[in-house]
Amino acid sequence: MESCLAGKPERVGPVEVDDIRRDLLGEFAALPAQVGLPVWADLRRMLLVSLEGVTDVMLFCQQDGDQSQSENLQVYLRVRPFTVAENDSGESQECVTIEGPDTVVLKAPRSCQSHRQSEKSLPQTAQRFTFTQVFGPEASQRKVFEGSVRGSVRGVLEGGNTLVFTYGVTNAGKTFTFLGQKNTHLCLLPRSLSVIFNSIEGRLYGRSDLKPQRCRDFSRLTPDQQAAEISSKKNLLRLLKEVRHSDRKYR
Ligand SMILES: Nc1ncnc2c1ncn2[C@@H]1O[C@H](COP(=O)(O)OP(=O)(O)OP(=O)(O)O)[C@@H](O)[C@H]1O
Repeated sequence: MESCLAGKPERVGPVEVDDIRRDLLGEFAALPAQVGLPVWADLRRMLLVSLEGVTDVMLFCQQDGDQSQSENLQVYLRVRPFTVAENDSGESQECVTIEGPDTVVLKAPRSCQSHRQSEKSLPQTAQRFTFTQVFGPEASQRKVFEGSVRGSVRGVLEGGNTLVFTYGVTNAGKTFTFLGQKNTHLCLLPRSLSVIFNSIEGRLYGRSDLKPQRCRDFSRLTPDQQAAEISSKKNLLRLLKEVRHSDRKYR
């Protein structure tokens, strides 16, 4: 079988439920400077600011497992345009100013706690943050993908591991950036899958005797197991078709 993975995947150990609950912020703070501490520090401050009410910015982070340690975490900021409703309700307070390709200056919105406090005592303070790259409201989905995750997709095809996640308050634009909208504004995930499937076209394993297990392992199926898999796939697809059909009927 031709594969884009270099070598056989390692087996994963058992998942500890306590690990999932663990608060990792303390561990990030303990990271040495060369693992991108300035970026993490910005990220953590940014999280605090976004929690205070700046709703039109979101972060997406990308961690590549196969680069040198100092470069393996990239943090991108995307500023989305104001919606018509937000413009109508006068929400634009120029809280976010893009200073350059990797820098923004943030001011707290009028409604937030720190702004109310600063009104009483000191003038409103602005804070400057730097990121791997900042994408402004005019940035297209293509530009965001090409300027961020695309390089890592190539790395994945060469056997590397990459994790991409988004962070932002509700309505900040995470889904829009990660998935896109309908079929016209696709972004990180569908574009990545498209690059991957276009790159491996003609090299796909056609037999159905392998089954993925957990994240990184697989098992080889016996002929009986293959028949059972094929029949359960058919049933699932039939069910999906029925659900879509009844959805259309009730719309
Ligand atoms: N870059 C953008 N350009 C144009 N519209 C955008 C952009 N980003 C987000 N939007 C619009 O803003 C709205 C909120 O975006 P989205 O649903 O992606 O937010 P979210 O962060 O996923 O919210 P939630 O956490 O509540 O699911 C949507 O109507 C989306 O179409």
